[in-house]
Amino acid sequence: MNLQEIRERLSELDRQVLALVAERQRLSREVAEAKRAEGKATRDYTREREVLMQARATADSLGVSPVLAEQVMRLLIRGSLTTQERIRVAAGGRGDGKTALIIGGTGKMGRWFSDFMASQGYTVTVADPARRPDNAAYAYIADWRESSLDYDLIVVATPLKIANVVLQELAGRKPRGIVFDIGSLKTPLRQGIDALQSAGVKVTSVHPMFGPDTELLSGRHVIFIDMGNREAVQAAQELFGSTMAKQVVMGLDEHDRLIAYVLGLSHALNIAFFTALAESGEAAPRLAQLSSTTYDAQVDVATRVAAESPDLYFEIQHLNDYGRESLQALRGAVEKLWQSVSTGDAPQFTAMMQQGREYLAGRVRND
Ligand SMILES: O=C(O)C(=O)C[C@]1(C(=O)O)C=C[C@@H](O)C=C1
Repeated sequence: MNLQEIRERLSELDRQVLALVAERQRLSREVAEAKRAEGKATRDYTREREVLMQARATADSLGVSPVLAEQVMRLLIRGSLTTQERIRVAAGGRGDGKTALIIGGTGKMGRWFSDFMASQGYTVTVADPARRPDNAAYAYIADWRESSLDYDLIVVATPLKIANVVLQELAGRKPRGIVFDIGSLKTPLRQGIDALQSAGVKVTSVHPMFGPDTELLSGRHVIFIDMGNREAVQAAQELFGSTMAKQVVMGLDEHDRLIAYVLGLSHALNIAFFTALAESGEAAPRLAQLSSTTYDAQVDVATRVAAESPDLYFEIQHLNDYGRESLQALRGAVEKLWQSVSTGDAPQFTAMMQQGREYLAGRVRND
């Protein structure tokens, strides 16, 4: 066979592989129905382990790398979990006959929420002065203030700075439905949420810990802030009840104290990393060509951080009442590292490495 013929054969095989993937996806839909009928959870870790072990053994016997086989199978399992989660959410039908207003609904997370609510059967109205929703199935108003606010659910998905004002204005209108924001920080929204609570509105606050491109919620967290209205917290939790997201309930201050590390520290570290690289003088252009395992992994994360909205990322640093705490911790850690390296203090350096190893080992992973 010449090169052209081999490539044709490869293309044919790729088509067959994908046809089998499609067949597997179809079966995974059937599995979803069967598990629902038997009252079983979507995710089955024991079965996943079996599937992976089997794939490794089969690959080995065929002379294929078991690592490659496992990677492929992990992607396929992820694909079937995504399909199954969607089926569950739709079958839950929590929104049948109910209405939802998504304020800021054409922003990135606003769109995610509009689609998520619609997939549960809610009739969605999007309010956003910026633009109409891409999906013509949603009703649209430019200004939510012109709405009667007669909805079962109101989601505030505007930028943080505006959200506090929107929540306060909503409090003045006392809507009958559940109200929650989806901000990454909660301390800047305190007045708005408190105003709704005082007005007797069923209010809570939700932080979906994932980006707008997320399809599968398994392994993701959703935080619910309990502001004293249990009914609102439960209603918001139920919306995620048929997903595989982990639900965490906490207080408003605790949320921002933790987020200062989870988001604030990790963003800050990456901003410091790419700033140090970009300002490394003559080395900068040459560094861009180099690679090493750790460097590439870090550059990968930093590239994603650099692509995010500067406005949002500044808000996450600046508007958090507890934001300075984690930045100070970062400064302290860099200073400690500087001390040990510049004075040749190997035991101090080793102690830092050891402390990190122990801390990270204690962190339970779930993916
Ligand atoms: O066997 C199942 O229960 C499936 O849903 C299929 C499957 C798979 O793709 O192999 C997907 C998700 C489960 O966690 C385990 C396995």
